[in-house]
Amino acid sequence: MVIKKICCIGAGYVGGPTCSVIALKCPDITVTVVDKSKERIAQWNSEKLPIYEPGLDEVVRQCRGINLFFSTNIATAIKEADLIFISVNTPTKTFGNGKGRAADLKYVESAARIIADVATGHKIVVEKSTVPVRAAESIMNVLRANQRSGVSYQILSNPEFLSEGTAIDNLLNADRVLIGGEDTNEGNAAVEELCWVYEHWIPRINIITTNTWSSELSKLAANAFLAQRISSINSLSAVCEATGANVSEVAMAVGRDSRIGPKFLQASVGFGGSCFQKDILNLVYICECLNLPEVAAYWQQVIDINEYQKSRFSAKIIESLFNTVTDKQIAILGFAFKKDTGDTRESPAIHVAKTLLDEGAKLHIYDPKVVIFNISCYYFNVENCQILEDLTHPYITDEPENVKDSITIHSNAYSATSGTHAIVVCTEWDEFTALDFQKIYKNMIKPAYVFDGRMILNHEELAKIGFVVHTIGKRMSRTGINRSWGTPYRV
Ligand SMILES: NC(=O)c1ccc[n+]([C@@H]2O[C@H](COP(=O)([O-])OP(=O)(O)OC[C@H]3O[C@@H](n4cnc5c(N)ncnc54)[C@H](O)[C@@H]3O)[C@@H](O)[C@H]2O)c1
Ligand SMILES: O=c1ccn([C@@H]2O[C@H](COP(=O)(O)OP(=O)(O)O[C@H]3O[C@H](CO)[C@@H](O)[C@H](O)[C@H]3O)[C@@H](O)[C@H]2O)c(=O)[nH]1
Repeated sequence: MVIKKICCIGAGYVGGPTCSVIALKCPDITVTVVDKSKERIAQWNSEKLPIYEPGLDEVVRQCRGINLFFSTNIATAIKEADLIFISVNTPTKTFGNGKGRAADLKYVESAARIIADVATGHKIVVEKSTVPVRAAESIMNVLRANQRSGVSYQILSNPEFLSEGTAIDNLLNADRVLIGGEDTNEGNAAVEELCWVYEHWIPRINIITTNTWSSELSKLAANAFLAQRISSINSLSAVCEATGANVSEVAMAVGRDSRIGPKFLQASVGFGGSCFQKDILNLVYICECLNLPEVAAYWQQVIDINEYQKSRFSAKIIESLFNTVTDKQIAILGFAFKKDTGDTRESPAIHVAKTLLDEGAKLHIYDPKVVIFNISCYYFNVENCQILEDLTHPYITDEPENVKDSITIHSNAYSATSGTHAIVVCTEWDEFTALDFQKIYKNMIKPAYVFDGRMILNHEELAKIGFVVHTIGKRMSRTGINRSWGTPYRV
C-alpha cells in the first residue's frame, strides 16, 4: 500500500502542527485534520490560528487548501484515509479509579469507536497521543470487537516529542522519530509505511523502530527524565540559597560534563505545561498497578519537588513583603507555562497567582501571547480571557467573583507594573529582558521588589536602580538586597 491520504483526529497543539509539517514535506499526500470542536476547526481555517507557535502560520499558509485540510467531517476523513493518527488529549483522570494520576483515555476510546464505526478497507491506526503502556491493546480490542467484514487494522505507536514554542523546528529537525509496531509481517509492513512518510524529510538513521510497548513507555520515560533534571536542579537551588552557592554556576559546572550535558538544567519557579506532570503521574500510577511501589515513589519525587519549588517561591514573595500581601498591588509578568506559547496549562504562574490571591493581593497580569484581543486599551476586556478562566476555575477558587475583582489584565508590562509594590516574573519571555526598568522603577511604590522566577533579568543592574531583588538559587550580594532567602549557612 502507498499512503495517499492521512487523517488526523484531534486538531490541537500536536495534531495541528504535526500534520501541517507532514503536508509541507509530503506534497504527494493529502492530510485532513479533523476535530469535534467546530470553533477550533473554524480557527484553523481562518487567518488567526487557534494556537500560537513560531513558524506555524507560514507552513499552514503554504499548504492549506492544497494538500492540508481542516474539517469537522470526521467520518468522511476516516473513510478516505489510508493512515489515521489519533492525536486527541489524554488528560489526568479527575474522578473514579486512578483519579488525579491515571491518564483518562475516554477521548482515545471515542476516537477508536468512530474509526470502528465508519472505517472501510485496510487502515493503519497510529497512536500519536501520549498513552499508558499497552494502550494499543485497548484500542485494538475496541476495533476488533466491532470489526466488519472487509475491514482490517494495524496499530502503531508513534509518540510525539515536540515542545511547544519550538514545535515547527522540532518537527522539521526531529532528534528522532519513534515508531512501535507488532513484530509480524503485517506489523512490520505498517511500520515501513509510516517510516516512508517520515523519510520524506527525516534521515532514516533518525527513525527508530521498536516493539509497540517499548515505544509507548519510551514517551513516558523521556518526559520523566526531562522533568527529573529540572527537579534535580530546582532542589539544588534551595541548597544554593541556603549556602551562597549560585545555581547557574552549579548548573554550568555540572552540565559541562559531557555525560550530563547542559540542557534542561535551568532552575525555575517550577516546570509547567500539559505534559510533564500528567505523564509522570501516569507513570507513577502504572508502577503502582504493576506492584512496583519503590519505582512509583522514585518518580513521584519529581512531582513533589516541583510542588515544593512553586510553593517555596510563592511563600518567599509573601515573606519578603513583610509577611503580608493583603491589598498589595503585585504585577505578574508572564502567564504562559513557557515563552513562545500562549498555552497556560499547568503553568506555574497559576500556582503563584492563586497563593497571592488567597492572601488578599491585587494582581496586575501581563503576558504577550496568552490573550490577544483586537482592541488596544488600558486593560483588556475581561470576558473571554484565558487568565481569568484559569484563576476562576473551580479547582482554584470557590469565590470566582472576588478573584475577578482582584485581577486586572494588562496589554503591556509598563501599565502592569505601574503603581505596584512588586514584580513577579513567571515566564521567561525575551521582551521582559529588554524592558526599561528605570522607567518601571519610577512608577512603582517603594521599596520596589522584583521576584525573578525565571532568572532572566540582570539582577545587578536592577539592584543598582534601587530594586530589592530576589531570584531562584542565588543570594544577592549588595548590602540591603535579598537578605531573606534561606537560613544563613555556617560551617
Ligand atoms: N502539547 C504538546 O506539546 C504535546 C507534545 C507531545 C505529545 N502530546 C500529547 O499529544 C496528545 C494531544 O495533545 P494536545 O496538546 O494536542 O491536546 P489538545 O487538547 O490541544 O488537542 C486535542 C484535540 O482533540 C480533540 N478531540 C478529542 N476527542 C476527539 C474525538 N473523539 N474526535 C475528534 N476530536 C477530538 C479535542 O477537541 C482537541 O481539539 C496528548 O496525549 C498529549 O499528551 C502533547
Ligand atoms: O531547564 C528547564 C527546561 C524547562 N523548564 C520548564 O519545563 C516546562 C516544560 O518545558 P518544555 O519541555 O520545553 O516544553 P513542553 O512543550 O512541555 O515539552 C515537553 O513535553 C512535551 C509533551 O509530552 C514533549 O513532547 C517534549 O519533548 C517535552 O520537552 C516549562 O514550564 C519550562 O519553563 C525549566 O524550568 N527548566
